[in-house]
Amino acid sequence: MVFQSLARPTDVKVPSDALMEVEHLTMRFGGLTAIDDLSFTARKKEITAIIGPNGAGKTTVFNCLTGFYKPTVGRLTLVHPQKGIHLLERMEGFRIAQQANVARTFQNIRLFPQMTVLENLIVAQHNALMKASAFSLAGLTFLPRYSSAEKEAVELAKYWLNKVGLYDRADWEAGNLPYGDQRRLEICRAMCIRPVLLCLDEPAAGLNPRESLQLNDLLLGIRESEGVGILLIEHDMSVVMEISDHIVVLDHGRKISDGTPEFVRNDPTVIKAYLGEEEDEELPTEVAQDLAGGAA
Ligand SMILES: Nc1ncnc2c1ncn2[C@@H]1O[C@H](COP(=O)(O)OP(=O)(O)OP(=O)(O)O)[C@@H](O)[C@H]1O
Repeated sequence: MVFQSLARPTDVKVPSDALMEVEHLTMRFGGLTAIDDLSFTARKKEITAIIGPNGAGKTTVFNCLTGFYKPTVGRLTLVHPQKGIHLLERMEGFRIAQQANVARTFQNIRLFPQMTVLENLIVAQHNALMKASAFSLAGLTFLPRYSSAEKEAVELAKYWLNKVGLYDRADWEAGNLPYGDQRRLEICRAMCIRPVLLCLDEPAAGLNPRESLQLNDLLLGIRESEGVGILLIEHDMSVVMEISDHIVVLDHGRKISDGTPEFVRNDPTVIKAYLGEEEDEELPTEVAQDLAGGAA
């Protein structure tokens, strides 16, 4: 209880449009500083991308936000539209999804491959279901509120399966789905915790161009119709430049650029970080196209 009151103070000041305010985040592993004094704001109902070369510290940011790591230094303020302010760095990691409604997906798919597609989405709602059962066998058997919670869980799963075109495969083993479908199922699973902030770690990895376009539509839909803020780590610039409202660029754990896609794609510091070359050298065509979001 004391822990919870510490995590939800009333005197924290953040910009009025902030959903997630990251301030002076630093993460050290022994002598290695993976994140170095990083500050940025992810705004409500926006897609904020975090990009940067391999090893820049992107996944470490997600691991701090979602409770997998305790930051060495820094404040991580989530402004929940209904529940108010949560200081994520003070919360026990396993409570972040449940109480602050921050959901994530992983760079490498982490579904339960031998469960069905539907079961994966019901398991994601385990917390809500157990709460409805009063954490008891009797509750599971006799409490009417458990039966209605169970129905709601199935309805929510069906809603997301419909949205991503997986309804007809609800009874398939998740591990037997084609790769692109598994990636979409991971996003559905994250949406089943009713997040206010959705953190996606390379959702376009391994997708073909058609699937990348579908992903863009799905993420734009999540932002528009569900009003959920998205934090996106992605190497595929055709996704990043197309759908992001705001981009934060990291290099060696430090922020080197922060702005609109237009600003970032023309920022010489960003180009230099990606290429490791002098700013005034001409970009190879394929890199220039990548930074331009796939446009010729
Ligand atoms: N648990 C850990 N222990 C030690 N070092 C770590 C740990 N996690 C991450 N690192 C180091 O922190 C740095 C940043 O890693 P991170 O995975 O966050 O980078 P990234 O930008 O996500 O890279 P990529 O694009 O390749 O996924 C790397 O040098 C990595 O080796």
